[in-house]
Amino acid sequence: MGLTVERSHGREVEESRYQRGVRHLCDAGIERIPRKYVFPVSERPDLGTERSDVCYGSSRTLKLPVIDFAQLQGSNRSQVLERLANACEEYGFFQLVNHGIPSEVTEEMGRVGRRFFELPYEERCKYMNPDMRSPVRYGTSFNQNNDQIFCWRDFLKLSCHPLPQHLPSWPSNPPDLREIAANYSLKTKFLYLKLLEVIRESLGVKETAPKSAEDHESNQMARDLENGSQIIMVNCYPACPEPNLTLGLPPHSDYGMLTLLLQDESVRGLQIHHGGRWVTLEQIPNSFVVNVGDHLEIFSNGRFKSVLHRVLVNPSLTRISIASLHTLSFDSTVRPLPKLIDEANPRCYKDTDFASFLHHISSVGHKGKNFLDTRKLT
Ligand SMILES: O=C(O)CCC(=O)C(=O)O
Ligand SMILES: [Fe+2]
Repeated sequence: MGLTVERSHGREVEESRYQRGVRHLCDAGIERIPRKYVFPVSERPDLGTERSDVCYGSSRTLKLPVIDFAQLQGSNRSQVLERLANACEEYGFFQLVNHGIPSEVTEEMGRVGRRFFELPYEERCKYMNPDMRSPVRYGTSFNQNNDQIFCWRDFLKLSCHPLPQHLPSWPSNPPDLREIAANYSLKTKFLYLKLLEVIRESLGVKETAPKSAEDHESNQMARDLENGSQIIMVNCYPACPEPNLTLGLPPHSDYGMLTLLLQDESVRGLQIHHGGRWVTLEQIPNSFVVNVGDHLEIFSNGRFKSVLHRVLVNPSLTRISIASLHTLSFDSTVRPLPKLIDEANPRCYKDTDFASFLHHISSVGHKGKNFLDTRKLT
């Protein structure tokens, strides 16, 4: 690794240092962020002159539509289904409450994720791996092999399916990480499958004894979903001395069907692009932020939206978030649901699969919705 030393304005850093992650950089003590993390002016967050949490002030915060999962099982089901479909159309996001996962399970997951990043660098770096396809990865930025500008994030990626195959390669330190994260992954997978059942119903798909080729295809898809991919991303955004110059994650959409996101309850940071501007999400304790991914946008033939989001960093607090990303298995094809296509509603997307997405981000990189754009038929 060359020793590129940037000398201007005290933003000096050796290239090899930022490859080790933001936490490593911060542990050495820095007052200014290295140039590698400085976004162009037009892409920087508008935090005003404030440097505290106040800068995410009320005028730019958003309350997402709230979906009460328990009510989906009761007499209000049809109204909740409608609200869910509206949220996926208008926001691409909703907040899920009464989801049935005990708060001890989510809190433990947040705590063990935080403890992983508090381990000495020598311990964390055992899992460093530049290969995007590797099932377990400790890394930094979005794609540290390609990113011109680094974002202010370190992450631990855990592939979860099939669990018995992957579990032995997950970090053995903290010693309880495997047990806690395995339990969390099973519970979130179960919730995801239930949610997707509801979402498919809101798109007009019913699980039935197959009468037609279309029913058969739909039931096959239910099986594909069960065998689908699940990745847990533990994101760590260390406190940043100059949060107005950088981002924790740049604008992106998620590739899969749905993402279930557990946010740090005490540190805001997630923004979504809504109504032509960036708005910061308000937090609700004990809830998941759920968002539509590219594959669900394609599956719904564009009815549900995979919406751009990004993450702000905080001047004084480290923020942890846990994203559970779900989609079909690596090689399964995702295509618009035939039921949603007719003369008035032509097919809007080409077929795709998870493997092509990974190929795309490892070669071209991932900016905004550039992968989804390659799948559009217009
Ligand atoms: O940290 C967050 O709030 C969002 C994380 C995210 O967007 C992702 O992991 O894809
Ligand atoms: Fe995301």
